[in-house]
Amino acid sequence: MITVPVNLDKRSYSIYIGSGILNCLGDLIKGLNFGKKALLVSNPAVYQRYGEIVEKSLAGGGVEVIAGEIGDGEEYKTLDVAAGLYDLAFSCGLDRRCPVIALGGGVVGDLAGFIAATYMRGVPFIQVPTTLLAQVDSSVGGKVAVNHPRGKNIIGAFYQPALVLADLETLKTLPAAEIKSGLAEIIKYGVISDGGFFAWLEENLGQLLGLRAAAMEHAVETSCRIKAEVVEADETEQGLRAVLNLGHTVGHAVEALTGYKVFSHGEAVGMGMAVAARMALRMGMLPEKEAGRIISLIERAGLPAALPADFTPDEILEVMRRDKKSLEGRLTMVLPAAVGQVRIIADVTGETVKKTLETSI
Ligand SMILES: O=C(O)C(=O)C[C@@H](O)[C@H](O)[C@H](O)COP(=O)(O)O
Ligand SMILES: [Zn+2]
Repeated sequence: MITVPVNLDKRSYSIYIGSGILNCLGDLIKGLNFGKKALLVSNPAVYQRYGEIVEKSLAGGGVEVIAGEIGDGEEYKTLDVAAGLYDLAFSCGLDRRCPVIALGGGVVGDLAGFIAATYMRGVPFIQVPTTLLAQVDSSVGGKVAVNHPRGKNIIGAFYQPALVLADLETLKTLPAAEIKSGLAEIIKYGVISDGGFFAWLEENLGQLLGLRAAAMEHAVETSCRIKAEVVEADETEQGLRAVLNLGHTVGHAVEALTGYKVFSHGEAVGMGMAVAARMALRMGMLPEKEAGRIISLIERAGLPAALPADFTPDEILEVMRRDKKSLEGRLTMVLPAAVGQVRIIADVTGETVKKTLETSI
């Protein structure tokens, strides 16, 4: 089992990465002095596959599971669904020391984390991510949230888990689309801070698409290390952490415009990163060859690099302006300056965005 530390003073924790380690959860929890009941948030498919092994392991650690199942999909990441889980936790007598455990992908993790952050003003939180995207990105760093009808992750908090347990075995049963979605965030890490890792991805993409264990382990570990480093430097996104949002300004706009139903998060981020590369090229910030490498890797991963033709640049721009990174109406974009280096540009003009969007459809 590999351990990646996330050093945040009193909120420090470990990310455990390995194959067949789901049954270690009970032992890991033993040392944490939590309550004897846990709210296990999951969706029916994941619960059916892994619920028993997790419950058994927790029982071994002296913890009784209260199962809180939610529907599968971004549309369930809402205050209404959270309200149902608060009721369940309260009626089952969960107190302040009882953990909320997220078993599943990004939606489950974000929602469960939001409940952990708010139930009784905060209870312990454990992430057990079972998708590639959740293992490399959403389970790490403490961004928890529910969606508002007008925007993704609008209601949320920074609330760190007490531990993250990523079992690589769970990736083997994922549909190919889920793997591609996670690859978008993995490619993001190469672009934002590690040219060597990006070159490794160019070489080893086939291995990752073929779910080869050693390659997958390297990709998950490296992604977690890069994310941990950024989060340690700027936990609450006062500045630097925004680099993790590369591709998300356009990505979130596309997700919102299509009602979160047409594209996966990774597909939307793939499009967003391709737009960011084209924009940086247009602004003279990024050499053509580097932009080509970024767009080509996105496409080779099976992700779309072009925007859907259903929306005009003006429509996309309007939604982009509501992005959380925008301050006083000024659009902030994360743009690559090289493979392995990004810059946060605080005042991108609408004209530049529109021109880039026109060439991205
Ligand atoms: O952890 C972060 O910081 C990120 O930006 C990671 C993103 O990949 C992730 O999708 C995140 O949830 C987006 O956050 P938001 O603040 O743009 O809603
Ligand atoms: Zn993301």
